[in-house]
Amino acid sequence: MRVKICGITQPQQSLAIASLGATALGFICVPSSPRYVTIAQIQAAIAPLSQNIDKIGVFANTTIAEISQIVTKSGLTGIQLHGEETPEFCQQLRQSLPQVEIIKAIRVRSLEHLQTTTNYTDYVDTLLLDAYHPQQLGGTGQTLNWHKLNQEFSPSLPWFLAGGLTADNILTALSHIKPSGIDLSSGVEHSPGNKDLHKVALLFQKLDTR
Ligand SMILES: O=C(O)c1ccccc1NCC(=O)[C@H](O)[C@H](O)COP(=O)(O)O
Repeated sequence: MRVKICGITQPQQSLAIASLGATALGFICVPSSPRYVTIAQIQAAIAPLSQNIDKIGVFANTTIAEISQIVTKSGLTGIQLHGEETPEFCQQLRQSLPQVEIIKAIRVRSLEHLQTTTNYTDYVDTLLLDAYHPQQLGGTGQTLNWHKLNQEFSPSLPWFLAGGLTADNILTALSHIKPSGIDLSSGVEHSPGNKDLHKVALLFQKLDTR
């Protein structure tokens, strides 16, 4: 199972988190976020990582030109779209950056809203389900209803479960639902952008006991 730790801001924490077992690290490229990082910060965080770690830039409601510039300059291997990007936008992005993994995040307002994921199937590689919050785009710490999700969601693409996951609740979440990957941010940090390596280690200990 893929494990993505998102919202890394400190270069020295990226290698430590990868060494603990993360398969992907996420870097927030949304300027309004307290976890926002510049191209130079991403370059510094990525430099010590091995090639097999996925380096995902998180974007929201920006342009293809902006995404392309940041991805190319920083060395990111994947893009997570966390805003209101349409399937047509994803299709154009794929044409611009064909070698880069595209992950479309859906902030789930209601179970009916899950239907929209089918519109993206032909244009993205991976889906990510996150909890909806009216004021915040991501990193909210809010959880989804895993039991109901399991009953309603059976996508044809690989997908990440996100939203309020922690070392304390991860085994409960995975007892209800079997995503291809999990994505954590605020549940493994001291404060926005400052990851708590103890909580990250605890997460991997829990995952090892499955
Ligand atoms: O984390 C942010 O600050 C953020 C800002 C704007 C768009 C997306 C953002 N985060 C996206 C993520 O991938 C988080 O990992 C995801 O929302 C889960 O967060 P959490 O509930 O804190 O685990």
